[in-house]
Amino acid sequence: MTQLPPVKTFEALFAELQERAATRPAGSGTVKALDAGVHTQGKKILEEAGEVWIAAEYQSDEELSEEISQLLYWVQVLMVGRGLSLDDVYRHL
Ligand SMILES: N=c1c2ncn([C@@H]3O[C@H](COP(=O)(O)OP(=O)(O)OP(=O)(O)O)[C@@H](O)[C@H]3O)c2ncn1[C@@H]1O[C@H](COP(=O)(O)O)[C@@H](O)[C@H]1O
Repeated sequence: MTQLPPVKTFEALFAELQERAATRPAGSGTVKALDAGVHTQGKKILEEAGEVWIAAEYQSDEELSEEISQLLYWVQVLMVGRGLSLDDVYRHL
């Protein structure tokens, strides 16, 4: 029987990115993204948001889901870079 990989939640990814920021392992794309700064992160968020929009208009559910995951990743990178916690955001929901 094929085993599905464990699903990574929003919270688990955030914890992973915080850990990357704290330990700065070599080869981490997140460390590079954090070092690139808020201007680069903000542009990436806009780019990914545009890709989400296009995918929602013209692409499959699978492609849309992938674009959404990338948007969530970059929003998390920006949050970690600014030192925000999940609760800082959740209290506005
Ligand atoms: N979930 C993500 C994730 N989503 C998006 N990205 C990065 O965001 C960028 C997406 O940009 P692009 O849209 O340009 O993607 P692309 O690969 O160029 O392909 P296209 O979309 O252009 O087709 C790529 O550089 C991806 O590496 C991510 N990078 C890392 N993660 C996860 O973050 C965690 C930490 O990763 P590391 O810091 O690399 O160890 C791990 O669990 C990773 O799986």
